Amino acid sequence: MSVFTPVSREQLDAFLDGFEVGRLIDVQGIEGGSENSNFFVSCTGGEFVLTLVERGDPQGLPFIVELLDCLHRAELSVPYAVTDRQGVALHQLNGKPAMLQPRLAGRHVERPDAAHCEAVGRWLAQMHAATAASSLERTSERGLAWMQDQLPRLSARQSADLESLLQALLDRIVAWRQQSPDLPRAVLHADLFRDNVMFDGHHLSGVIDFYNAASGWALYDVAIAVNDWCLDGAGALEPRLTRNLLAGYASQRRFTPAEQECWPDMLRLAALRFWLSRHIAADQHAGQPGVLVKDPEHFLQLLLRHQQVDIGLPLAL
Ligand SMILES: Nc1ncnc2c1ncn2[C@@H]1O[C@H](COP(=O)(O)OP(=O)(O)OP(=O)(O)O)[C@@H](O)[C@H]1O
Ligand SMILES: N[C@@H](CCO)C(=O)O
Repeated sequence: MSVFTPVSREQLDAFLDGFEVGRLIDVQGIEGGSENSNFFVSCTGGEFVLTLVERGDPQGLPFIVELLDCLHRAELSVPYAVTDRQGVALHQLNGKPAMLQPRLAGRHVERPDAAHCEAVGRWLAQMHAATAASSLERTSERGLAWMQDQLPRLSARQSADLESLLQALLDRIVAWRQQSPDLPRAVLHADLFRDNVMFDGHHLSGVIDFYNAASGWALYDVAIAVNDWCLDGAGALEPRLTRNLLAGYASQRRFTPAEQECWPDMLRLAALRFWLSRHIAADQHAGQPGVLVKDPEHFLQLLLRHQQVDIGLPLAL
């Protein structure tokens, strides 16, 4: 299971003493997840999730705490960090940054239908709107500069043709970004996969895992979500699911003509980003039994499929 840093009952008892959550009843390591150590924590005062953050720059964590607080105030159901008796949200436990969050209701949906996709698109636009008036700003640790850094090493394992196709894609987007395209920006979730969203029936009951959240193109966030939510059994974009997710987003904010133009490249860029991060994770955890390693190849195949994209953004809604 993906608990990288174990926590003993004694350590947890001492940690929880600082909070108004009552007495510890039970703790279970969570098997899902591949980046952080997570635990379901049952207390007499409620149900919580404890996260020990394993990856990334700890300097970015206050941003995440503030972002979750902002979304919670906007009445979006998110795992905001519960503060202790001293009002502190961000802690250290077993040498790792630690946060206690409310446990959200609902379950992950493995096979979404059109209504799930519509709800995800709408939620994403609501998140972008909720942060628009804030001063929240963070540079992604896995943005274009990181991709430029990682791609040559990882694509060298591929055929020469594929290596140059991937490099050409990234070069095109980097060059295009330098012309400062007029694309709407937002604070992005940047990892809105099925395993980060909870549903109760068709009611979207919560979104988790904001550790990749950063400032960026709003459309990139939409592309990340479409790449995971809107595929058919063969791994290709499913038109109805895709249209519904896009329509859900567009019901809150219209896409612009500039966004329409770069949509296919945005889908490819989003696939490239997760191909890279999955490769890095697979290398890092090679030979470690019990660590959830996600298949990088899936995103390479998706990227190649995205060489032809025939679904446009709904501009007229
Ligand atoms: N606040 C919460 N409420 C309910 N369940 C939660 C909560 N936080 C985490 N979980 C459960 O724990 C699992 C792992 O959490 P999370 O996705 O944050 O871990 P991760 O290691 O960052 O995963 P990922 O592979 O997506 O990066 C989730 O899939 C979910 O089932
Ligand atoms: N959602 C990511 C893992 C966390 O960033 C993936 O499926 O590769």
